[in-house]
Amino acid sequence: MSPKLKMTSTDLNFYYGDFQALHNVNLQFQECQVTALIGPSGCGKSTYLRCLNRMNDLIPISRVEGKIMLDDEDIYDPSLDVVMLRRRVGMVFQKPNPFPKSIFENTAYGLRVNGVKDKAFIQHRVEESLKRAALWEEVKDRLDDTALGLSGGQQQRLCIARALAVEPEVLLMDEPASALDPIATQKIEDLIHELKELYTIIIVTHSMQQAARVSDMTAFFYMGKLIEVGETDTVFTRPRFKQTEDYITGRFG
Ligand SMILES: Nc1ncnc2c1ncn2[C@@H]1O[C@H](COP(=O)(O)OP(=O)(O)OP(=O)(O)O)[C@@H](O)[C@H]1O
Repeated sequence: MSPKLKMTSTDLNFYYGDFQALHNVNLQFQECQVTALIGPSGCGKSTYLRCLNRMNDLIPISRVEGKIMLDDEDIYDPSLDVVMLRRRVGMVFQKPNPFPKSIFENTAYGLRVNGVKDKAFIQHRVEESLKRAALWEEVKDRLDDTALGLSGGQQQRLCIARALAVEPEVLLMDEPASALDPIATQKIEDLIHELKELYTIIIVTHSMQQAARVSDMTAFFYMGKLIEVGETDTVFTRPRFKQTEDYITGRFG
């Protein structure tokens, strides 16, 4: 069976006021694959990632042209429910950002916001999400403790559990391990391996080693343009363009 396309961007341009941050980006994401977005600082990786769940809508001067499809839905269609979109396309940020609430309430947050009231259901979903985020064993006896007492790595896995609790289909990760030590980073990378069975994952990373370890596909951005995309092994061993080669061999960026 050929893999199914989960998201696609077609001729995507993005502007912050007069500044064009993305130029004509055409990119496709297959279901249950991990795609790494790499490139030097300021090349538009995070901007692109935020287009995928309309997080940039929150920036008043911003403007989007082109099309992004999630399955067969145009996510910029004016009739689209953005809250529903962000439920389907979840996001984990660079710095763990748990709320000053208990571990349980952090995990249940998205369900409560979505109006879920059934206590047994919430309980079940919290446990399942914490298990999927590989955190359950560490927190199961202290679910009512504040999330702020967890280590940075645990907080990030809690943020992943929070994102998973609303059953997303796509998970966007913006440098999810850059604030973590090597052991916590390894745990996040192991987790990404497990999660891709169930979710389509798109990850921005500055670490080439991380991209090589976790992703199936790699997309290289430079100055707001997608330079090349392909299977991770190929991009790292036989890049088609000199800019990609210069970047992955550390000649710039
Ligand atoms: N809110 C904003 N307003 C105006 N310009 C912005 C805004 N956010 C980003 N930019 C600009 O858009 C360009 C792309 O930024 P973006 O953060 O997407 O790049 P990046 O590749 O993710 O960088 P980094 O790796 O450093 O996080 C940069 O020139 C940046 O200065």
